[in-house]
Formats: sequence, C-alpha cells, structure tokens
Amino acid sequence: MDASDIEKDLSKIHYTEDQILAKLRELAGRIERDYEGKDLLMVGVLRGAVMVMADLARSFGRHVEMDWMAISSYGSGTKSSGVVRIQKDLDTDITNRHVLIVEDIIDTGLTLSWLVSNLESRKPASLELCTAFVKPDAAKMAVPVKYVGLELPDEFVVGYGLDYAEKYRNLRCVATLAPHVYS
Ligand SMILES: O=P(O)(O)OC[C@H]1O[C@H](OP(=O)(O)OP(=O)(O)O)[C@H](O)[C@@H]1O
Ligand SMILES: Nc1nc2[nH]cnc2c(=O)[nH]1
Repeated sequence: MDASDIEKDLSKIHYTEDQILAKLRELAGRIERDYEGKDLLMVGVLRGAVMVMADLARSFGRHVEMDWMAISSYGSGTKSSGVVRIQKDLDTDITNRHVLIVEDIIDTGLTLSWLVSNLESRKPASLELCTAFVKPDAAKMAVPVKYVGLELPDEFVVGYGLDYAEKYRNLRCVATLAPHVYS
C-alpha cells in the first residue's frame, strides 16, 4: 500500500502536519510560561497521544518529565463503548506534582472526565488538561480544558495518532475516514 492508496480511504483532510505543528508550538509557548519555575510532569494517554506528546515536548526549551497511562474506551470501533478501561497505570507517584494530561482528542469527554477524577484522587499539586483536537460535544464537558488545539467536526477522524482498528495512526495529517472503509 502506498500513500495514494491511503488517501483513497480519506474523505476530507482537516489539518496538515504544518498546521498541527504550528498550533502545538503555540500551546507549548503558553505551557512554558504558565509553568515557569515549576517541575512539570506531562501524562500522555496511550496510544493516541504519542505524536502530540512527542511534538509538544520537543517544542519546549525546558526540561519536562513524561509518563504514560493506557486507557481505552473505543476498542476497535468508531463509537465510545462508554466503559473506560485502565490498561497501563503511571509509573510515577504524582502526589504534590504539577501534572498536565496530554490527549490527542476530546470527543464525548468520557475518557478525560474519568481520567481527571482518577488522577485527582492521587492528590497532585495541580492538574490541567491539554488536547490537540476537540469535537463539538467536548464543550458539554464538566471538566475545563486549559490548553485546546484545533477544532474538528463531529465525524470519525484518523491520523496524527488517531486510529481506526489500529491503522492510520502514522498519517501526518488529520482527516475524516471515508465511510466505505468501516461500513
Ligand atoms: O472524549 P472521548 O469520546 O472519550 O474520546 C477520546 C478518546 O478516544 C481516543 O482513545 P481510544 O479509546 O480510541 O484509545 P487509543 O488512544 O488507544 O486509540 C482518544 O485517544 C481519546 O483518549
Ligand atoms: N480515531 C479516532 N478516535 C476517536 N476517539 C474519539 N473520537 C475519535 C475519532 O474521531 N477518531
């Protein structure tokens, strides 16, 4: 399969790699200012947030620590199962730490709401959220998201870490997956 075969699976490209990187650099600048003089622990949500974490962390001119949690609510489909499962916990004790959760996308908000209450119970010094992409329903979330990247329509998208059945994560852009792929 070459690049043009993958493109046939996409119905619309929403953001190119350059647009995504420009937005992440802007967010990194804000984060760097807000956490000046503080130790920062960034918690990435596997697996989707791998690309965001890598590009965000490399936009900083400062040290940051990274740790990872694996949780999943989508399984191999295009709809949230509504059940969040913890597959890998943090290796770091976050008590009294300044923690920034790094996500690729907020859609229903279910994953993040669950994660925030889970991490809050571990008594961090502060807990904030950063996401590369948001969909319209995210606005209904009770938990405020401090660092928000780019908006997406209410369509199932892939690329830049986002998968369909573990494929398309390595696309550099973010695009809507053509319905013929999953229908
Ligand atoms: O706001 P929500 O509706 O909860 O959706 C957002 C979550 O869905 C995706 O994860 P997924 O469960 O697909 O796991 P993955 O990161 O391993 O792909 C994404 O990475 C977010 O964590
Ligand atoms: N791949 C993918 N995962 C999601 N998780 C929540 N929304 C989405 C989406 O549109 N695409």
